[in-house]
Amino acid sequence: MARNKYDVDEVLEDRFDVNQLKRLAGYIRPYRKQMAAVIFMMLTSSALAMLVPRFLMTVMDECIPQKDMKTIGLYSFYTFLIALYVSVSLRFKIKITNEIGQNIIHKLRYDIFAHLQELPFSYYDTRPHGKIQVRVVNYVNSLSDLLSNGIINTITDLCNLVFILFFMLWINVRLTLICLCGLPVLVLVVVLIKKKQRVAWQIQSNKQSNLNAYLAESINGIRVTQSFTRESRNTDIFNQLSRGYRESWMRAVKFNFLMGPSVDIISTVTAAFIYVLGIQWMLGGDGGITVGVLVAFTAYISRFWNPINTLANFYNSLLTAISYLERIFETIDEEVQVKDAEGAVEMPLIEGKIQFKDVVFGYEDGQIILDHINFTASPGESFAIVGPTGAGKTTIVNLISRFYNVGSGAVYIDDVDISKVTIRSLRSQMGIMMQDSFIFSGTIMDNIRYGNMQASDEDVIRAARTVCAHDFIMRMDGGYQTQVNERGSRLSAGQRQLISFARALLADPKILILDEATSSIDTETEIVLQRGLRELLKGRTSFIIAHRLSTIQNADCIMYVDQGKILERGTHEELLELKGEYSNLYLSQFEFLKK
Ligand SMILES: Nc1ncnc2c1ncn2[C@@H]1O[C@H](COP(=O)(O)OP(=O)(O)OP(=O)(O)O)[C@@H](O)[C@H]1O
Repeated sequence: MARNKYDVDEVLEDRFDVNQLKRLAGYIRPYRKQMAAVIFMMLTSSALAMLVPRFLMTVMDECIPQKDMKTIGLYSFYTFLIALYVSVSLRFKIKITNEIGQNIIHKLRYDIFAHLQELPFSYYDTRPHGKIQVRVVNYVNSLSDLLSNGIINTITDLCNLVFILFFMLWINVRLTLICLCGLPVLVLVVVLIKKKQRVAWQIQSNKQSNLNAYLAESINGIRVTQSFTRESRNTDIFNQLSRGYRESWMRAVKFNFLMGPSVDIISTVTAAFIYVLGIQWMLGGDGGITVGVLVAFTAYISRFWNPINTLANFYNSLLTAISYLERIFETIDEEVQVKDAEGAVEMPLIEGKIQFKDVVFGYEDGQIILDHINFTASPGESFAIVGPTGAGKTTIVNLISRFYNVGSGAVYIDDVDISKVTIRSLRSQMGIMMQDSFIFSGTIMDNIRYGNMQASDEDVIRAARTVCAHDFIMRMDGGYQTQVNERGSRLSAGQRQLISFARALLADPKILILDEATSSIDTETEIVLQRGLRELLKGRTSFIIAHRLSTIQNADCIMYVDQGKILERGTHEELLELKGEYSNLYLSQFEFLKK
């Protein structure tokens, strides 16, 4: 998949279709009873409210001429009861719609997040993380109102329309037909702007996504920005993106704004026609039209156009929401490329034999990063992988944990093809320490326990002692309970590495992967750590990637990798004797240290 960036609009892979709306209905279905209750209350309240103009008509045409105060009083009391019922229903509706809306977006957000947890590294490799966040937070939020209020209002308004039409026809058929003449004009407006409006909202959602992507990138990179005094340049870029967002928003709402005034104009024109023709017909002695009829009818006209206005607004919100829904469902539908194969079995208890058989791999189609890799590590052996930057060392260990699927060939653990076992059973038996020693917000204890949620405090402390982290942790104010921020900004790079190291150990794994585990640790600590490490690696198969060759000299096998190929392999002594790439590298580091 092509890589995306903050200034590149994302292209929708699947167009939105009506089935997506059906799918959305699935989220609404659990609340159908509450919705039905709200709709019932809203309908009864609007049906009752519809009687008020009718009361008015009777009062004007009959009670006032007959000075019938008793009936007037009775109608006033009915009107009060109706107003009371209307306000109670409205209160009920607000409460329930908010609850429903929040429940639905909670479920949607949960589904996206749960799916994001499953998506492979390759998904995150190809897009800015800010563009993922915007889907989970902003887009889902924007749907809340549509999913609760919007749907209930639409159903009640559609029913209201039927009621109103019934009352209007009941009062006067001719005046009703005049009123209906405005509808085709409105339909024409909708048809004319629909496509442009939809595209405009899609563009707006892209611009919002771009802005978010840049914001997330800027926050993550703030230290580099300030080191290179790029603040004003970054502000310019942000300003440009923000302006793009503002313009796209203004363009999109311009179409929305066309709807409200169109409805107003059409309703005013039809009302004017009704007054002019109604009064003419009344003065001309048309028996069916009285002052009371005209007063009641004009009250119904405004009520007739109100729901149409709300429906037009719902239509606007729907088009806006569709542009968000497309993205939300696209994320939920994103294929989990690294997943359990059909009929995948649990990985038996690992002994530790690892075999690469003719493995070819590239991160992108047509790219070759690992070129026919073959090797076997016996249980308990320590394997070091060395080589220049970008040679493919991390890629090899990524394939052992099946973070990516191999292009061709296969990776076997204990003679089991790892693509045939469940990912969970595979990874839970490995201890992986990546180059990026990520620290989560929480206590140091929590961060180490991330490697094994069942571990006791004592286990955590033991792991920390093993990697020489205990002393520095105890020197901190809160010891193991010290709160650290996301990314571990209170910790030095070496301290972060030690915590990640302890985390990787905690699972007591049969396979241990250490990718540049000690690159930021001072030499003194490293020497102590190395001594402990020898003990620690006993009985485990380990893969150690290191640029500092002093750290891997004792490995059972050292593989020198370059351009995706294993160029040399053997013990430290064997490789030195070979006088090849490894020996050159070792000697150059040795010379460098001597200088
Ligand atoms: N996520 C990715 N998407 C695309 N290409 C990648 C990705 N990760 C690494 N590469 C490419 O794969 C090649 C091997 O990368 P790898 O991280 O395995 O190198 P390495 O030997 O571990 O390097 P280093 O010593 O710098 O950590 C590099 O050329 C790199 O550009």
